[in-house]
Amino acid sequence: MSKFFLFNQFFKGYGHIYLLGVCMLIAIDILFLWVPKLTGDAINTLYYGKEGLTHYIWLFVLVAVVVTVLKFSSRHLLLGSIRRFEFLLRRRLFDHALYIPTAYYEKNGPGKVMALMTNDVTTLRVSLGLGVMIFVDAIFFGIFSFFLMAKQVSAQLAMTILTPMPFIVVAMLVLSRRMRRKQREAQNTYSDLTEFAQELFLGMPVIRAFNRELTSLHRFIGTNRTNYEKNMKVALLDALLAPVTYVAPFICYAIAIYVCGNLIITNEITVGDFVAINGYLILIIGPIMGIGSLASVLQKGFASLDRLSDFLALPEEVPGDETDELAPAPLQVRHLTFAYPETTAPVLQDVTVDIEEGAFIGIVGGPGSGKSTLFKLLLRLYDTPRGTLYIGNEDITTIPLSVLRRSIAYVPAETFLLGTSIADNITFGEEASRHITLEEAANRSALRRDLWNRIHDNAALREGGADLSGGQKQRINIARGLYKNAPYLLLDDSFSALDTVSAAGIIKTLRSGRRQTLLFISQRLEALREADRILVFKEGRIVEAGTHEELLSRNGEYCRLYAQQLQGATQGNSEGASGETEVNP
Ligand SMILES: Nc1ncnc2c1ncn2[C@@H]1O[C@H](COP(=O)(O)OP(=O)(O)OP(=O)(O)O)[C@@H](O)[C@H]1O
Repeated sequence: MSKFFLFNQFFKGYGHIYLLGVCMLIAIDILFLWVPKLTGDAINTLYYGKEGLTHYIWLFVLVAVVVTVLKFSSRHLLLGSIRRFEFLLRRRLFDHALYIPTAYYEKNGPGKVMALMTNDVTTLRVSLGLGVMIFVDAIFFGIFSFFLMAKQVSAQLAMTILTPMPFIVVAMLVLSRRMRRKQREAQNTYSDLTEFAQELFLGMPVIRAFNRELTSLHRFIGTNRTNYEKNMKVALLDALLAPVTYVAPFICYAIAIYVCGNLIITNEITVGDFVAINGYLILIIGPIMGIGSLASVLQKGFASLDRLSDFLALPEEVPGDETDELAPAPLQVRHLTFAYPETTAPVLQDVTVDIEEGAFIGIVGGPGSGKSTLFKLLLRLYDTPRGTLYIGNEDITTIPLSVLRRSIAYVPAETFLLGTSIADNITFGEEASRHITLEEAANRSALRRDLWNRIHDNAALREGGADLSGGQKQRINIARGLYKNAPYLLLDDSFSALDTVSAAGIIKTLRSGRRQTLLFISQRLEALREADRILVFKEGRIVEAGTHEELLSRNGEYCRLYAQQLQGATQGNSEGASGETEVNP
């Protein structure tokens, strides 16, 4: 996406207000440019007697009043429209973040987007506000003061006085180009820092439980140091720019005093002319001194703009706005082979299976055998290969995303809760007629046992459900999946934190109500006893399929996993472990 388009988009409807603010800034500068001439003329009047001095005093009062009004209006319009730009840009970034591929978050983590939405947007706003104000002043005062100075005395004299200026501009350009690169690097390390800090804060209970505070601190110090070192390089360039821009104006001053002093002595210019030249010089010097900070502010803004436009250029998923739902139908997997982006080894290899409409399919397998990946591909959270997954003979890559995802209820292994009420977390803002009632979802996911009052209190949960137990969080997530009442239900190890009673209760109700196709990944093999068929995954392939009894009688991979679990449970029982296990030998 073109960076200019980025600007264009957010200034639409507000650009003219921003431009009006810039025009007012220019009007203020024109008035300021008039002041040295007025001062010079007033001094010349004084030189020849007091006649006409009151006229100048009134003119100064007028300039002061007009400048005050313009200054207030220009800042209000300019800064106000920039605040709107910031508001619109953040909204766009958030909107975009909702639709970019899931792979982005797995590669970068949420910290990168957070840094873009906070640090980069703020830097860009400052460039557009402060940067543009300094820029307008520098251009106007620089160019017009030179011409007015040339008109007041001579072009040659003006050029002599301003000799050092081109050197500053060249030095500034060279340094500021380097600064943009360094600033971009610094902002990237800042993203890493936020990402890292966020990860640590989320894992605080684990860090404490393992006494890893010091290790975490050392790791943080490492990332923080990298960020500090990158910022020090920017600071060095900032520091180099400052003396260059501060020294040159004083040299101009010295030249002016020497040259104009001689011209006054030889009566070639008046004292009033000298005061006017001085006034123009002050007007030029202010913005020239600000050029250092201008270059720094603008280059930081450009670096942020680069990062923001790179992010906005990421392709978005197009979910579509269809509100249909897929009819219940058989599901077919055909020779599905898949590798994650930026990896080469496939995690699913030639997987082929037919799933009947309304079937209860259990999925088991060792860690990393590709079970969850199958779910992610069904939901098209990654680029599902064409011609490998079908629902009712329709290739899922041709089904609009909104329809596909509307038709699948997904309960992931990791719980996800917002800091709102339990009811809001279950309904997730949806109130469509096809959903079952909140009460029914709560009943079927065993929430009535201990969370009924909290559901009715409607009190907000702490962020991420920090005030709930692991099992309670998991049951609320299951309730969300059941509430959706979609024709396809995917449960990804959703019972791992459940107690035996809750798990048994939920399994009993899973098959009640709407006839759904249920795909249930579970490490607890006992939970899949009732499944119509169990698929056994090993190293990305389905190595066995059948009912619980059939698989046990085959004495293969399933039997091995079952025996392993049984042995674990027996050991657990004999060691007096909690009665969490469901295995019932
Ligand atoms: N985003 C990813 N990028 C690269 N590799 C991934 C990604 N997600 C998972 N993998 C790899 O893919 C393989 C299969 O992962 P998957 O989550 O499907 O396994 P699983 O059978 O569900 O495992 P578990 O039972 O432990 O949850 C693993 O080796 C994992 O390391």
